[in-house]
Amino acid sequence: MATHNLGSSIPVPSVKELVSQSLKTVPHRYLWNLHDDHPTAPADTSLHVPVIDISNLLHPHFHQIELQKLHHACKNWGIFQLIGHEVCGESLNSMHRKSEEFFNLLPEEKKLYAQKLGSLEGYGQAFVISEDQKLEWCDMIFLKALPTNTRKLDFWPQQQPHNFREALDAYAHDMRNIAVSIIGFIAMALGLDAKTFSNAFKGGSYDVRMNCYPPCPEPERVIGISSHADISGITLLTDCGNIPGLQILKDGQWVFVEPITNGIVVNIGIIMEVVSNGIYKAPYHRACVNREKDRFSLVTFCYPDKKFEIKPAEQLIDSNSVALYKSFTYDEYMQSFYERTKLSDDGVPFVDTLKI
Ligand SMILES: O=C(O)CCC(=O)C(=O)O
Ligand SMILES: [Fe+2]
Repeated sequence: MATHNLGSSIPVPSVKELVSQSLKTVPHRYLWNLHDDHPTAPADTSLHVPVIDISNLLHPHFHQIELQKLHHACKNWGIFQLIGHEVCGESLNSMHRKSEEFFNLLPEEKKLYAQKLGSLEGYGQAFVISEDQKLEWCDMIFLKALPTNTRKLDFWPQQQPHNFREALDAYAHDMRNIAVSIIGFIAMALGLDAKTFSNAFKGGSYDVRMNCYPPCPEPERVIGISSHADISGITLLTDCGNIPGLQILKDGQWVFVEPITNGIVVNIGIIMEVVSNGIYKAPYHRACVNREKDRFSLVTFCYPDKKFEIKPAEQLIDSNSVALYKSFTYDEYMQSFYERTKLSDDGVPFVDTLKI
């Protein structure tokens, strides 16, 4: 089975359309039982997502100390905010504007790009597999952006928003450059040669998910995206506007990732967890919504190329450290993930099924 046909979702109403009906209360399918969940860290918490300055990593004088910081960030958090990068604010803002303009189009204009049966790509919701499943307070459009031959342009908005395709093309290339560079530093932080994974990520896939979280009359009872770990190699997230929403599970508490202007949130995905033999872990995270404003985020899932074997890096395995994860081809890995999304939740995290 080809991996691109594995994901599929049952169509459900657009949350933005629901909100436009001036709801006072939330329909029951969106109400989650969040009481037995982990607490959210108090506003004055001392827990702050680490910030890594890539210009220090590139600087001969500061390289070593920043690399240590990167190692600790990946080991203790699995997430960090990247600053000092060369993607200019204008380029980020341009894609942010286009995604916002897309979600603000009329429903019938957005529906031109709706997901089709058997494909996750397009406008809609991810992984709705049953009619009684709880729903997330989020509309999204998911597009494969790189390599260019994987694009399904039918799902790419064309006339409206004007220049959407150009902006996404530029954005995806920017994200690939950042990913290749950061993956080199992650290899070094693991004590490996900087080039260990570079080629795999240069030729890898870059899938972009644009999320729109409309305001909600009862934000504490719904969830924008429920708790999950990303299956990517790494994920790059840019927040449009300064609206907090992303939370990361750290030491049993949900900690808000505070938006930094032009910062890029980087998180370790399950592929890098496997490759690092669990030295770095893919963190659980979720998105919360608020009462007042739409929140938009742009998420780029960065994958190695299809020839890359997903297994603990050989250089990390010796008589003192045995491999903790099995070995998979790219297709086996994707297939086993998508097969699980079709089943009802058995409580076993996907990553645990990869362990020896
Ligand atoms: O929008 C966010 O803050 C989180 C999005 C996310 O985790 C995802 O799309 O996988
Ligand atoms: Fe995620």
